[in-house]
Amino acid sequence: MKRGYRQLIDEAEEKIETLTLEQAGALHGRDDVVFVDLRDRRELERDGRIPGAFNCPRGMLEFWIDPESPYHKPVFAEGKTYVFYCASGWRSALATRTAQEMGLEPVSHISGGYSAWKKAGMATEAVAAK
Ligand SMILES: O=S(=O)([O-])[S-]
Repeated sequence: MKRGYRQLIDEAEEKIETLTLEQAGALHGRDDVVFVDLRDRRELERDGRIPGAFNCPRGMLEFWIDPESPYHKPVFAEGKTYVFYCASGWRSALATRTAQEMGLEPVSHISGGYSAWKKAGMATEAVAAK
């Protein structure tokens, strides 16, 4: 490997904002903040999600953010604050860096991801199978 996953994550983390659970919890529920769940649909159905989070599978990220893309999702053009999370904070570190490079801002991610959020007893909701 020229640059392995760990190096990519470390490099991303130097350039992005990482929220503690407390900081993320304080942002949750605000009208001007969108929580973006980067996990796959089956992970949401199995484990639930942060209430109200918008599901953007990481594989679609660039295509859903870019207004020029045929797959663009308007949620990314609302001028809000974006809080990304995944299961443990790895995918979200890379995704936050990419979103930042694309010009989405402000954007940050949650340290430890959904597993830390859930373990801390913070609010979750079930996601029904489609
Ligand atoms: O969701 S993850 O941090 O395990 S890649």
